[in-house]
Amino acid sequence: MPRCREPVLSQVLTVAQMRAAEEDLIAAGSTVDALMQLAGRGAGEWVRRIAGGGSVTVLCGPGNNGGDGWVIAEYLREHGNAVQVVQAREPVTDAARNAKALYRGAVVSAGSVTAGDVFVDCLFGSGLTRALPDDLLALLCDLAALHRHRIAIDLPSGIESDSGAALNEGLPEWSLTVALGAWKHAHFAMPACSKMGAVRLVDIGVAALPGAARVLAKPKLEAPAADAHKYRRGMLGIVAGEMPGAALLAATAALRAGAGYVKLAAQAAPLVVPPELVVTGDAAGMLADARTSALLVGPGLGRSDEASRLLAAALHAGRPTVVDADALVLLRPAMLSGAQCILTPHEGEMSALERAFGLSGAGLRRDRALALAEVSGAVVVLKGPDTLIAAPGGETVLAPRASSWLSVAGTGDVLAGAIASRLATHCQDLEQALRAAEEGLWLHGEAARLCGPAFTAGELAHAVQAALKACHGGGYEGTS
Ligand SMILES: NC(=O)C1=CN([C@@H]2O[C@H](COP(=O)(O)OP(=O)(O)OC[C@H]3O[C@@H](n4cnc5c(N)ncnc54)[C@H](OP(=O)(O)O)[C@@H]3O)[C@@H](O)[C@H]2O)[C@@H](O)CC1
Ligand SMILES: [K+]
Repeated sequence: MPRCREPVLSQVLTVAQMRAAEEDLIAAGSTVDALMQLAGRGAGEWVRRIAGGGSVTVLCGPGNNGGDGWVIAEYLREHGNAVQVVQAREPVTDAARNAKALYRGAVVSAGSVTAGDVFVDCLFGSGLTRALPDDLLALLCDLAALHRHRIAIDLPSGIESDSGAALNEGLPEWSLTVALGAWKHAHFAMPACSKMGAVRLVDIGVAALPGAARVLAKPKLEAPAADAHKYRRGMLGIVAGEMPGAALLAATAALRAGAGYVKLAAQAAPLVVPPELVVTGDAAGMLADARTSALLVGPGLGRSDEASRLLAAALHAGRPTVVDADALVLLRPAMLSGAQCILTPHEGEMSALERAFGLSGAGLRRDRALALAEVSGAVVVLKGPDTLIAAPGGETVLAPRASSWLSVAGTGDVLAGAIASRLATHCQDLEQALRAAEEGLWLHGEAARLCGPAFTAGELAHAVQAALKACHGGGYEGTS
């Protein structure tokens, strides 16, 4: 295996892509049995870490996910754990039959299982095509309830791999889910990802697949150049409207995410303005200023005719622009006259955009975001508990599950400010807009993690600086 597999291991595959990846590995000389051993033993090692010396019950289904279960059971048996397998169905694939034949431990009936330490779900994985029948759902739930720790292999049974949909009601929750070979979309999509507990990946040598989505990664950022000044680092202009408080939150985050200069154009100045923020009543002057490298319009903009006029003027300025909040509801296709934009809708704003751009709004979130990116030419950050980024041309980036404490007013303004600040620091082509969206989103998630529980949006905005610090590998002082 090549030594640096990090970029490959961040890819997120559909079931069809995973099958293609498996076929590539087999064409290169591997076998399904060998891949199952690699995957099962890798997963077995995670189970062993959780179980310690404790007892383990493995539930095996008919397909290759069940085959992994037989490998895991044998691995644990070899390492001295007390293991028992409950066979829900006879294996139907050659690889699963072979794996079962290699298992030398106990096979028990479901009724004889008593309380134990770890339950391992190998009933179904990516081959699940329909809801679990009642008997298997009851078996899964009963066994899960009897154990202290529950580990799902590849995917929790009952979850659809490509969509993250739960095909049954009342499915168990898991303390750990071990993905095999590559991440699947369900690992990052609601509701599935909220039930999986911690998620870990076992590498089996899958190669990079063109067109695959990828997981949002921690950005590597550089200190400003030795001869940098505030304008060269990037000047962000924020166009505020009726409620400057939201714009102020965005500005607070933007000041901490890398831009050299943040200016707020507001009709009414906020009551309290941090000294480092420049506030102007002259929005037109700010938009005309050639030194303004990027714009943010939307937080606290309102939805009046004046707000619509401000939005049109901001987009007409032709600068890279983050369009957020109220501006997303006011946005019309004709306003996008060539400026490189990043749109940051939550679900409600997404529906408004889909209506404005003549899109049906049907389908998976990632497909809807890609459709909007394609018709608008903008990078789309579709927010929610499973935030994702879609870019024109098809690139998709999925954010790992972030702190649920982000569900508080004002955090969207902070995200918009962080993204806009990164946009101001970069050059201005499409690729850079995608990069800015990724960097801002990562900083936002990390700031939330650093804040811990029950933070305010203002505290989150301040924590963006600590998150940024984590992206500067030791050289953030700008000195050698
Ligand atoms: N790809 C790779 O590189 C590697 C993959 N690996 C592993 O393989 C897993 C995928 O294996 P898989 O394709 O055999 O699918 P899996 O989920 O075990 O079940 C399919 C079986 O279940 C059946 N079935 C489906 N739904 C049902 C239902 N509701 N109720 C009842 N039955 C139902 C279905 O029958 P059918 O739909 O044909 O009637 C079929 O018989 C993957 O998740 C990973 O763990 C690793 O070993 C390493 C390498
Ligand atoms: K499973």
